[in-house]
Amino acid sequence: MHAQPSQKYRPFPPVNLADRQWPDAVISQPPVWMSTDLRDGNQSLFEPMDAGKKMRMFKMLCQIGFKEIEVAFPAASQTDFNFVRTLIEGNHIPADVTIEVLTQAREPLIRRTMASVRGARRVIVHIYNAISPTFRDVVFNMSKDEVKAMAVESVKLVKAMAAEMPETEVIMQYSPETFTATELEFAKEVCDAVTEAWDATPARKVIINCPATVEVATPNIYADQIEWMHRNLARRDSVILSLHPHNDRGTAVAAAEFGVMAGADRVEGCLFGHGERTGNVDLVTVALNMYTQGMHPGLDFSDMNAVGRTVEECTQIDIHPRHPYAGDLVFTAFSGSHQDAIKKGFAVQQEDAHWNVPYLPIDPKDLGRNYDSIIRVNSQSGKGGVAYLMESQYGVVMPRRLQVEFSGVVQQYTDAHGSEVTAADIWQLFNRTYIESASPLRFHDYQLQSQEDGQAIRISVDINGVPAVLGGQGNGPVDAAIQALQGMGIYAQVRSFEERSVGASTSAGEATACAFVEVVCQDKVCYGVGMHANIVTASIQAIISGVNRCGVAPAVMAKSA
Ligand SMILES: CC(=O)SCCNC(=O)CCNC(=O)[C@H](O)C(C)(C)COP(=O)(O)OP(=O)(O)OC[C@H]1O[C@@H](n2cnc3c(N)ncnc32)[C@H](O)[C@@H]1OP(=O)(O)O
Ligand SMILES: CC(C)C(=O)C(=O)O
Ligand SMILES: [Mg+2]
Repeated sequence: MHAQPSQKYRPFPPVNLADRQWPDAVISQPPVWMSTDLRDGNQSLFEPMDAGKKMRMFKMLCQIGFKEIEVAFPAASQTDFNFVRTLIEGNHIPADVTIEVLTQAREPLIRRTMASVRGARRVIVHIYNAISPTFRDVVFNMSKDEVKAMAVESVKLVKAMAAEMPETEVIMQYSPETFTATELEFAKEVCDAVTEAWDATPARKVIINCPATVEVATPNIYADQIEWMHRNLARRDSVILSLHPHNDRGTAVAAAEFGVMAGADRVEGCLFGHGERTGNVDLVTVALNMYTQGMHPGLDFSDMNAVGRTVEECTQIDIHPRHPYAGDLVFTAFSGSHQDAIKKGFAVQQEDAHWNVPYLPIDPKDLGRNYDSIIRVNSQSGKGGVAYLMESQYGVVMPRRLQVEFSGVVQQYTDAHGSEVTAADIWQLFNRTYIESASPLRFHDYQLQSQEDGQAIRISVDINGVPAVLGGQGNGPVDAAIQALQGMGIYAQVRSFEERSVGASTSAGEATACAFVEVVCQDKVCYGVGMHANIVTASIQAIISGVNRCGVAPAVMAKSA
């Protein structure tokens, strides 16, 4: 019994590689990608994919641009065996795509596997056996030499069987399973023996795949282990050094990136990190991380939603809303300061310039996503988010001080309701607050007459429901309307006035002008807004809206004129 449960565990020892080079390396070209969605991904599902789903996934992987796809563990099930046959016999494999099949290093399974690939143009036969001390001692009860012999004998068997099917180009892949938990010298010894048994040459390379079957240490340790193999493997020029990180510690993506920096040529993984336990490395993330560094990864995720939908339907597992690049929320900002920065970033981002929008590491459009859900408003939001939605969804560009005022209104609403408000909710709130505010004054219409020294106006309104006509004169319609209000004892001043055209149209479907008037009245300062096809109408609406918002009670009840 341990006093502290944590004492059940031991720290992973560092790798003795004092002159490690990988920390200074820069990834300058994408690795060879290998999708194991149909094998490692498939073996980890509640319900493995049926033939239809496998075919759908295979076709999509080809479309994305994978040139190597592990399609099955043919000895595992009739479904897997038949799927390989269907691919080959139905000519479903594009000329530039190589299928891969996995088998344990066991003779009957190897024979069944080789039978499944008969007639293929080219195939990677992938053999594995676990070689770490625990597996040697606990699972196999074998010595190092016996474990090595298991690998070598299997490779020789594949070699002999491949010689009997010359119509098929057989490429050997060997995985020392549990590589990360194995003594490096022993891993090298087994891999070198495999390379020799296959008689690999630069023209006929062997794929040596070093899996983090279980992620056991920080990703820099994996990089050290890979650099050590890269520098010490025999016949390195005849070896394609491959990575297969799992994500037990949540650092598979970092491990893959560091592993490539450490000299690996190839990366195996699954879309969205499907795979045993916490998954294989997520190839979408690794690839798009490269994309954001200005390098095309050679995989096409320009319709991310379609890829996501297909994977969800085939695996019956949903993508987490915060999954890098793909989740529903990854291009969404709720918080005020983020929204403010994004809005400002979009305002200055030029079409052809380098991408420089704060908080968005990639242009959502490059993944086929639109900007609709980038800013969403809840109680954590500020004026920037509200203004962004008003502008992007309704074409209303609010003056800055109106943004401040209206975001206070939205904040009250979100505090009271507790949940997110949609753009449509905000638009309704804006209308209720500024456009439809009709108490005490409700505007109906006006008549304007030019005079020698200005303009005379007559405004028809209801005052607390009682019809009235207000008359006034001024040097323009706004001034005349202010004077008309004085006849009711309403002494208002216009502090600022702006007119803009609006993307949205009125309820009558007309193109709209928008007037924003900042009204000072009875020691209060409030915005009023008017929207109408006629700018003068919009201006008078805005003044009356501002007066109403100041909460003014007219001193004199109106008489009909
Ligand atoms: C890390 C990975 O993802 S490896 C891939 C794992 N994927 C799968 O296992 C999915 C497909 N597998 C299967 O359907 C089955 O395991 C089969 C059909 C291949 C084999 O089934 P079974 O013969 O019943 O064996 P089982 O699955 O119980 O495997 C355990 C046996 O395989 C041996 N074994 C395990 N791995 C290996 C290996 N790489 N090489 C040789 N033998 C192995 C074990 O020692 C054990 O042998 P024992 O029965 O003599 O003690
Ligand atoms: C078969 C091997 C490569 C594997 O899936 C693993 O070790 O995780
Ligand atoms: Mg695996």
